[in-house]
Amino acid sequence: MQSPIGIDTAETVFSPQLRPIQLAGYSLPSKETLKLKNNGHTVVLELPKSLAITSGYAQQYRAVQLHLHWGSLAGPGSEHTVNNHRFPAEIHVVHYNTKYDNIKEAMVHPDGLAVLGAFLQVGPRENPYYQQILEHLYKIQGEDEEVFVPGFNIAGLLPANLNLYFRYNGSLTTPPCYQTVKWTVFNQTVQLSQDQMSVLVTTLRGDDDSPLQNNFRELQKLHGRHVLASFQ
Ligand SMILES: NS(=O)(=O)c1c(F)c(F)c(SCCc2ccc(C(=O)O)cc2)c(F)c1NC1CCCCCCC1
Ligand SMILES: [Zn+2]
Repeated sequence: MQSPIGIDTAETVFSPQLRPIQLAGYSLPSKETLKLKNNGHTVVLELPKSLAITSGYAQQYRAVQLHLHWGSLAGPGSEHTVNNHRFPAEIHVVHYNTKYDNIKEAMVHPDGLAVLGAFLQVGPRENPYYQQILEHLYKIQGEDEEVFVPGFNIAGLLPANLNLYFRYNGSLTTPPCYQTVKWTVFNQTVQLSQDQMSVLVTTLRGDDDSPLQNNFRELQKLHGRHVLASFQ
């Protein structure tokens, strides 16, 4: 079962057993430094495995990295859609199941990965948490460039309400596209200013110096799968 998918809220199944997502260790001191890398496909912020999902999944998952998917000044670039609506951008916080030794081992098992996804929209105010990433993008415009950034509260990159989400079993959206991801897609969105969204979609370059834009995979078929919802 491949990702991303179009979520049709008329077809989602309410599942009261889906508990609120709880995070531990997401608030990092500024003396801790994190690698921010332009890998030619997206911008990746490497995360310490001290960040953990402590509720909302049957097993414990710890963070590996987070990255973003975006469009361009001409159009949106989220990977998932909701009722055929594509959002300007989407964040993915990637975690692995701690019953495996590391991400490489975990990513080949159906319960190996948990990705928290949230949609980014344009709002009236600058988002200080996204600014901790966006203010460094000009330093890593070229493919494979990287910089170290001070720690901050990574939870600030996600919506305030972690109770309302969609859940389905899917895949990585980049090769090798292993079908090993238990997806959480939050119902509440995150807001960035227009200037911040413009910086995200115009700063980075991919291979042969082409603009790094529209880095989202096309929608995949549901094949009769049900998307669960933690809310009615
Ligand atoms: N949406 S997603 O989670 O499937 C995803 C993407 F859509 C992605 F597009 C990416 S980036 C493309 C894969 C890649 C390329 C180069 C490097 C490097 O030079 O370090 C690293 C990774 C990307 F990194 C990820 N997530 C990664 C998938 C790669 C293998 C596991 C590592 C963590 C999750
Ligand atoms: Zn992704």
